[in-house]
Amino acid sequence: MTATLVLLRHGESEWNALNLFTGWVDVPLSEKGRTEAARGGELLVEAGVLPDVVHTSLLRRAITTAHLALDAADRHWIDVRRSWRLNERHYGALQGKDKKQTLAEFGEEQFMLWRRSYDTPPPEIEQGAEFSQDGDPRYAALGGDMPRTECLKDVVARMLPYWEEAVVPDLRAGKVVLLAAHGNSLRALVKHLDGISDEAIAGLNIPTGIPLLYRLDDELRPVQPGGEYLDPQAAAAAAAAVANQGR
Ligand SMILES: O=C(O)[C@@H](CO)OP(=O)(O)O
Repeated sequence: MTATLVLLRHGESEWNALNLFTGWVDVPLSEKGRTEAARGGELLVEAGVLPDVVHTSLLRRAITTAHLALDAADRHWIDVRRSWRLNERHYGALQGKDKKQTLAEFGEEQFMLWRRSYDTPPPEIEQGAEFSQDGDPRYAALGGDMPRTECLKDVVARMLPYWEEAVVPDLRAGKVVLLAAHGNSLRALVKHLDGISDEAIAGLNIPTGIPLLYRLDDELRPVQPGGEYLDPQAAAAAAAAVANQGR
């Protein structure tokens, strides 16, 4: 029996539109992002893929995207689970910084190491800094374990326990799973599903608001490597735009 998993990166956020590093800062969708999210739901209906359960991060751009997509698909009533483990990568001291200015200040090599290397995190965010999440009640249970920065390797390590404990049981139960999350938390999951190397994952970018459908075999390996975007043309153009941010 194949399992059905749909990955959905949130629609464009206000900070995507402004070209700012976002990470754990809880910014809303832009109007364009809201439209993308609803279109994502229509694409699900057109493909005949109707989710039974939705998993989201704790950030409103993913939560709102899931809601708008499910509303458009008339599936707004399904079970929902949320976890910080699906949050965007914590971008450390870069949170709130302009990508173009950061590229100009630190140069191409450092900029790309911070954005796309597997194991080089940005500098840590300071306690109490404007864009830190210190004191945010949704992370109270994390205590001193709340990240102050993360590289993709850190995201893989904190995302996989949630995948195994919460998402895999839903897939094994035959449920169609929608997972609404973020560019880098989804890159971490795709790396795991497709067995992408630490080097090759640098070249993978995930577009906003376009459902990525995976059919998984009994070992939860993709039947079609890389899955299938429900609007492949739009996905290719939008992924190239993500890769070029800051330029
Ligand atoms: O700013 C961020 O949090 C992420 C996603 O928008 O950006 P990037 O694609 O540069 O990792």
